[in-house]
Amino acid sequence: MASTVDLNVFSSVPALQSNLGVLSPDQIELAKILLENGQSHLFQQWLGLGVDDKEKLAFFEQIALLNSSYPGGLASYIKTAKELLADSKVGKNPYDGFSPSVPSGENLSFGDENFIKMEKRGVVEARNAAFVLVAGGLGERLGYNGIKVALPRETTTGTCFLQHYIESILALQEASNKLASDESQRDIPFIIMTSDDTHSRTLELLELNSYFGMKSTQVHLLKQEKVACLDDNDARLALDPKNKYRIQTKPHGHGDVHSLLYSSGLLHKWLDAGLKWVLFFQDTNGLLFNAIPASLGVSATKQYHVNSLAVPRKAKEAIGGITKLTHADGRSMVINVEYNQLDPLLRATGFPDGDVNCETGFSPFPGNINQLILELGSYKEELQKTEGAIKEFVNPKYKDSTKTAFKSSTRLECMMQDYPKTLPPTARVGFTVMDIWLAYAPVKNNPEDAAKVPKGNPYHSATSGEMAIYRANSLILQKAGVKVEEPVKQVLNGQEVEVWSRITWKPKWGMIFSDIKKKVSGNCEVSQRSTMAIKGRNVFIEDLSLDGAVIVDSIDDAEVKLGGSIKNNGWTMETVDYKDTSVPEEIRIRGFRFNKVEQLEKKFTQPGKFSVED
Ligand SMILES: O=c1ccn([C@@H]2O[C@H](COP(=O)(O)OP(=O)(O)O[C@H]3OC[C@@H](O)[C@H](O)[C@H]3O)[C@@H](O)[C@H]2O)c(=O)[nH]1
Ligand SMILES: [Mg+2]
Repeated sequence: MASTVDLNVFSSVPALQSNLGVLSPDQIELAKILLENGQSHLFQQWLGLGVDDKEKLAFFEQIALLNSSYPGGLASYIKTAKELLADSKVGKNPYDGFSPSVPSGENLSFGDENFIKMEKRGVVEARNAAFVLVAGGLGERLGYNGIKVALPRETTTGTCFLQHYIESILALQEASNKLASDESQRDIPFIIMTSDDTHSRTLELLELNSYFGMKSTQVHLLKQEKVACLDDNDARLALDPKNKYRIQTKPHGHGDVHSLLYSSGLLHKWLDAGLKWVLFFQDTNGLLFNAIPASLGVSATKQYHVNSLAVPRKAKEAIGGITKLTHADGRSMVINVEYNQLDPLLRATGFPDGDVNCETGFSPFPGNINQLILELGSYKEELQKTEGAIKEFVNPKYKDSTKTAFKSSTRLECMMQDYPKTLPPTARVGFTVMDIWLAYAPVKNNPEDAAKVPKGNPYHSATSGEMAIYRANSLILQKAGVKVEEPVKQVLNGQEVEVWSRITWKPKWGMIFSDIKKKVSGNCEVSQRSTMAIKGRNVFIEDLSLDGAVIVDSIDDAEVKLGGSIKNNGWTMETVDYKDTSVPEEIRIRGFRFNKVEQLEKKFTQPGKFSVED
């Protein structure tokens, strides 16, 4: 029980004092924390004992959650908020004293000797990795009503992002376990960070689909909590406009993943199990797993503590720039500078043109695709010091130049890629640059905004995201020796895109280039209007001439030769307007749908050797 002396703090807040009788000792402690941190306004409108008592208890339940889900609790949140709001008010540059330069890192080029070597090394390492998907965001820019991981990655097979991610991890797991020197079998852990906005729908998607073939014990959902909103520069917490017994909350950002992993106890378990790597990735990059094996190989070869995946970046593109920041006092770090900060930073440090392309036609700063590979041992050590807290920022929209009032409440935010900011100078922080066509095609923008993207910059839309899958698969097969016809240009939802043959395959068919090459032989050609979906593991493309649509599915014990001349009317593409609400949302945001006129579809459910020929 709180002592009488302690209770004196309440005498200046009669509305709270008169209600102490309904509160538990723990709740009284929380009330004290609030008062000590300048939050007495929260109780101003409280009614007397006996009125709304349930709501008052619910208020303290929320306070308890806000307090326990933030490293250092609410007191620490409010203290940091005051500091950051004061910095923001005087316009302090977060990079004060640092000058930016272009860092050097690993450059991989698809299909060459080094790339193939890195991919093979990556597969060996995969069983020592845990995968972490951050999927707590609502995707406000996309404006899609469902959860983003449920969107089809491509609509030829309709496979959603989450299914593709899981099947990719399982394919890596199997390939990696085969190479294990001690023949032990490991299940790669898969963590999904959710939020109140995405949690139940993510869980439902997994359960309805039997976890897409993964063991349910292999998958862990960690839900991030929102943080309290702030009303003014004194970091007074904002009350929910609809309920005076509730604090208004907003998302804290993907940086929460570190404190959640820390408090989950999983890092400990993973170290004990002999794991070495934690790979973080985002919700809608359908090309990501093309880049994973090689970049994991780079991490292992270079013994990087931190490896960020990057692609060449167009100036002003909404992806962060990987930058070397050198301080006047000699310190330096390689870190993501977020896309809204890069231009002001450059202008403030002697680059009057800001964020512009150089002679290569790209920004000199590699673009961060927010796929991070962290070395588990050093990661756990660091989190033990920080408890997973990540450097935060605040971005208030002020009412006027006095910067005293906000247009709407703000909150602290954090980003997972800011993790290296607290690392000692001895940490090995690197990055790996790959081709855009191979590694990055996120689905973030709604059709209207995508159509307004400056010419030459990527759209990051559902349209471009799907087209990128076909382009990447076509280019990979081209490099494996298949004559895939050149694409045609088409305008879909106001965006000019290259339409390549609609080629898709399951991850187990080919995760790395050397495996794919083994599955392709002879003289093969695929016309631009063709569709090819390979769903079986042991399907061998041999002397194939395809002009139409073919779908092959087979069990692992069936060896299938896909060859000969296949010609049919195939699947045509029909344009759809994104405003046409008679078409399902996940289709109309792409601007097209398939008319499945004719196809050759074969399924092999018995062991043996077969061939698909027309
Ligand atoms: O609170 C949050 C916010 C976001 N997220 C997740 O974090 C991921 C990234 O979110 P967004 O797509 O909004 O991120 P942004 O597009 O603003 O920028 C991000 O991706 C591109 C990179 O270049 C940027 O550096 C990176 O911050 C998504 O998977 C999203 O679901 C959370 O899990 N929780
Ligand atoms: Mg965002």
